Amino acid sequence: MAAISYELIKTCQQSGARLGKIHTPHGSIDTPIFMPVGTLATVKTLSPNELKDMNAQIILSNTYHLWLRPGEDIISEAGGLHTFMNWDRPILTDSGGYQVFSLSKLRDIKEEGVHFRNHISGEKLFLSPEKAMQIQNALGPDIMMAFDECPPYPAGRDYMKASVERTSRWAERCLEAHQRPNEQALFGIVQGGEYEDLRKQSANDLISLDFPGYAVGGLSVGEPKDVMNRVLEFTTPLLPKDKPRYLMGVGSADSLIDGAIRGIDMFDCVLPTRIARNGTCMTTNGRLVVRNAKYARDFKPIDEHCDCYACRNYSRAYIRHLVKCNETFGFRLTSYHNLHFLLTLMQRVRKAILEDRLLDFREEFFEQYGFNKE
Ligand SMILES: Nc1cc(CSc2ncc[nH]2)c2nc(N)[nH]c(=O)c2c1
Ligand SMILES: [Zn+2]
Repeated sequence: MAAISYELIKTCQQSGARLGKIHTPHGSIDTPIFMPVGTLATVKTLSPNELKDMNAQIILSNTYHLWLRPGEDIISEAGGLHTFMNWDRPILTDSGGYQVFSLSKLRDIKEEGVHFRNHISGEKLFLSPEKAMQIQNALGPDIMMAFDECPPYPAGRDYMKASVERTSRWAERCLEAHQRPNEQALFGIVQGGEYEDLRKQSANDLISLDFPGYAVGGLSVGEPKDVMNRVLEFTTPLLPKDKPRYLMGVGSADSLIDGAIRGIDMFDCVLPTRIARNGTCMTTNGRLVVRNAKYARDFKPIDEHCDCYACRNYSRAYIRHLVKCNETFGFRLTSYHNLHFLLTLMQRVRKAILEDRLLDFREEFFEQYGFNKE
C-alpha cells in the first residue's frame, strides 16, 4: 500500500483545473489546497487549534532549518514532527536544497551534493540526496521532497541542462535512500527553468521513476508572472493526471487562481505570514497596510467580507495600534486573517471548479481585488 493516494473527483470544463482529494496516513486533503508554512515546526504566532479553526488541512516544515535547529535526532526521539509540534494532520517537508541555495551565499555544488556554510553559525556543512532523505525519514512527514537544485533566475540554457540532469540523478538516489515508502510519499521536483525542452526532459526523467506525486520547482524565483504561467501551461500537462501536482513557493492570490486554472493541486508560500508580521493584510479589495495613519480611527474590520476571528472581533484601529506598538497579539491577528484569507480563497476555487465556473470566478475576484488595474 503506498503512503498516499490521489482521488480525482472532477475536472473543470472551463480550464485545466481539477477537484481532488489526497489521502494520507494523517488524513485527507481537499485540492486545490494552500499549505501554510511552519518553517521551524510552528506556523509563526499561531497554534495548531487556530490552524484547525481555519480549516488548514496540511502544513509545511523545513528539512534544512530543522536539521540545524533543533536537529532531526531530537525530533525523532520525540516521536517525529507530528508529536513534537502537536499537529495530527498531514505534514510536508521540503528537502533543503532550495534553502541552501537561497540562504547560503558560499556554496559549492558537486555531483555528490552541496557544500555550504551554516547561515547561522558559519560552520561548513554538506547536504546530499542521501542526507536529505535521512533527515526527512527522521522527521516523519507524510510527504517528503526529493533533493533538487533550484537554479537562480535567469539561468543560461547550458547551466540549466546540466542542472536538470543532475537533479534527475539526485532524484534516483533519493528513491534508493527512501526507507519507508509505505509511510512517507516522496515527490519528484521538475526543473528546467523556462526552457520547454528541458522541462520535458526533467518531467520524463522523473515520471520514469514513478513518484506518487510531482512538484513544479524552479518557479516563483523572481520571474515575471506571465513567464510562470507560460511554463505551467507546457509543464503540468506533461505530468500524470492521476497524481498530485505541487507548485512550490507560490503564492499570492492571483498566482493561486492562475496555477489552479493550469492544473496545479497544491501550493505553499511564506508570504501570508511573512507580510502579516510587518502589518500588511490581504483583503478582498487588495492589500491593506494596517499600520498606515489613515487607519488610526478606522473602526471597520480588516476585511468587511471576512468572517475570521480577527475580523469578527477587532478593528483596523486596534490592530494598527498593536502593530505600531510591536505587540505580538497584533501579528497573531494579521497572520490569522491572512492565512484564513488564502484558505478561504482556495475553498471558493474548489467550489468554482465544482460549478464549472473557475474562469468566471477569476474575473470576479480579479476585478474586486484590483488585479486588472495592475
Ligand atoms: N520557489 C521555490 C520554493 C521552494 C521552497 S518551497 C518551501 N519550502 C519550505 C516552505 N516552502 C522550492 N523548493 C525546492 N526544493 N525546489 C524548488 O525549486 C523550489 C522553488
Ligand atoms: Zn479576516
